[in-house]
Amino acid sequence: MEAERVSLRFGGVRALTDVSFAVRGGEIFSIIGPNGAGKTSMVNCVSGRYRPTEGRILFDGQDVTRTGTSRRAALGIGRTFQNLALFGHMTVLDNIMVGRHHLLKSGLLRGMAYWLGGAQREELEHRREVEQIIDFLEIQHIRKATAGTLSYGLRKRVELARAIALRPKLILLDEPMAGMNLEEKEDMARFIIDLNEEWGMTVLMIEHDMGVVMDISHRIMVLDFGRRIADGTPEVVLADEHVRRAYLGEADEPVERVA
Ligand SMILES: Nc1ncnc2c1ncn2[C@@H]1O[C@H](COP(=O)(O)OP(=O)(O)OP(=O)(O)O)[C@@H](O)[C@H]1O
Repeated sequence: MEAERVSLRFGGVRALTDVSFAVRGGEIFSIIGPNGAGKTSMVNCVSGRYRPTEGRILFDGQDVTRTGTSRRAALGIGRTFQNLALFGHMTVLDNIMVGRHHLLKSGLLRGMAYWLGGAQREELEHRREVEQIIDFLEIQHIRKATAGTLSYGLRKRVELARAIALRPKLILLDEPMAGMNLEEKEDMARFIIDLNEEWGMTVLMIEHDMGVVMDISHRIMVLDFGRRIADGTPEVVLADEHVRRAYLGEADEPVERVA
């Protein structure tokens, strides 16, 4: 996925100015930066929720700048949200199924199911995939639970399950660790690594927890006031003078969480 000189304005507010970066297939790429730096705006430009005022978004070499969210999802761009977007009154299983139905509607699986031999096969395939996701995220025990009754950490995990159900090539994770305790964060970090390594998903993530970002990202881009001030491997970004001054504040102070 590539962003080419993307700018985004909301009236007089410049959320993004001339931001270019590329996420290579197979990597975990994180966007960091202080509050209001433009991270969510950038991810929204990639998902199709916002249309850049200037610049282009390319996915798989195709210009998707003017492509809507559903079509982008069908092309293989999936996402989770900063604030949970689950259906609280529905079960975990049904919430994940919603993700699959979206995929069916897009016609990707329908064609395959027809080829395999009809609706029954389609349903079986559908369920098999959902079960695989439930196993992977270790949420078997809550499959029948109503989503709204779960702890925050578990709800975040179910939200991830629903996003995976779309089988995206690129998954956009908006603060996947927010509000989690240490153990939940460790679990989530492991799931993200496995998604990347075992499921082959490319990950574009916004995350405030610097420990996690530095641990699991292959590359990082730093935004400040809507501009890219650095990008590179965690080592390169940590050593960058601009980043240390503009973002991390006191250069010598250890930073646990930057917000
Ligand atoms: N829908 C919108 N309408 C108007 N201004 C917006 C909108 N979305 C974002 N902004 C503004 O754009 C700028 C960048 O916001 P954005 O949410 O992208 O930053 P962020 O880095 O994701 O911040 P945070 O870490 O707080 O989530 C901010 O000044 C914000 O107020």
